[in-house]
Amino acid sequence: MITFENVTKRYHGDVVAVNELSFTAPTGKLTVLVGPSGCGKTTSLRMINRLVAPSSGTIRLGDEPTSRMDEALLRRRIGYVIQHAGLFPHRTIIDNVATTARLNGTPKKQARAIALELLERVGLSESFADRYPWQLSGGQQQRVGVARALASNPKFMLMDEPFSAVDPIVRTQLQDEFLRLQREMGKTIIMVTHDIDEALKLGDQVAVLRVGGELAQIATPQELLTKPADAFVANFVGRDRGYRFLGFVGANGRLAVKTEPTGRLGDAPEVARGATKDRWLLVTNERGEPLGWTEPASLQGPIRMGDLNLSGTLASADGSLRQLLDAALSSPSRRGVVVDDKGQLMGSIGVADLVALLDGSEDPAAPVKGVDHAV
Ligand SMILES: Nc1ncnc2c1ncn2[C@@H]1O[C@H](COP(=O)(O)OP(=O)(O)OP(=O)(O)O)[C@@H](O)[C@H]1O
Repeated sequence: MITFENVTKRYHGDVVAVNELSFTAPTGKLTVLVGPSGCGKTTSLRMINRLVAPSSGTIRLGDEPTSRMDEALLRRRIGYVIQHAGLFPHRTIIDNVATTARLNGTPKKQARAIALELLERVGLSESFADRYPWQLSGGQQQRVGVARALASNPKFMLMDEPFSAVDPIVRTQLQDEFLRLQREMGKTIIMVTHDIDEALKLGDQVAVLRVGGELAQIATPQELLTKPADAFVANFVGRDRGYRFLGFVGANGRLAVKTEPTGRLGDAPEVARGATKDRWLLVTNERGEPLGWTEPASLQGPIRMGDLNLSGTLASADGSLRQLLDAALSSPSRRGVVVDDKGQLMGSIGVADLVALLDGSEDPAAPVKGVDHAV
């Protein structure tokens, strides 16, 4: 647990960067600090490992005030990941990661073994070990930054805009991988971002700060979306709040997955037409993985890849209502394709069924009867 008790930071006696900030970052959870530029996020983070000294107030790691700890030891107890990874440019990747373990007194050989294992955990193969940071992409450097912070196996981690220096696709990938890693590790993390979407996606709880370094609200992502404390938070959380909230709600067994007729590549037009009465036919491969939709009536010959409409997204059986709705809306048939954890077709759910559920005309508590699958 990391606790802020009435923490204030004034720079040069007058700029109030952080004002009477109090909150708790619970053990094993990821707390995100978010807010507009200059609201004191980085200052708050850097006060935890004493790169910045608070003007007043107390920060505790567990029960212990950080002010009473030895500065070097304190920093070794906390993993720190910063924007652009902040790697040592003249050291190889493996040495960058092994440094923290070495500082903690681990023998060289063992530190290298730990570093190699960590690189693999963040998705980098051994072939990166002897390269230099400049020989890696931004996303790869960020991974090394995370591996380096993990090298001393700290209970606490501070992350300052760790995924911001990369393009949106790599960013999503890094976020997903990090979430997976955190589920295994269960570290106590405080992360700073200015991106509310990132905050809502990653945070177990999200603290919204306003300029002047005051806490506007601290809550779970769901609460921020549904019960913003004031107009500033509502505005900051942004548009699409209703739709984005669906990202946190599962169907919880309230939706029947209907059997979806399928065709295969190479099927003759008459076979495809015989397979369904609907305008659209779903095409799968031999493993039952959906490939796309085709219109049997307009086929000129056996189904080819070029005949497929690929617009539909896939929803997983345990996916959110947002994912299910997106799958249905993006599909030309308006039936969202649902797959199991192996990516194989389970069936489909129509827009109307989803809307009925959202509308409340489906009884949320009622089990779905007479179907093979429900999500
Ligand atoms: N070393 C410093 N000396 C004086 N003022 C500072 C110093 N560092 C930060 N500040 C001021 O303190 C306030 C908070 O800065 P901080 O960097 O913590 O904000 P932030 O929320 O992390 O901003 P951003 O999202 O733009 O990185 C700002 O007004 C900033 O100008």
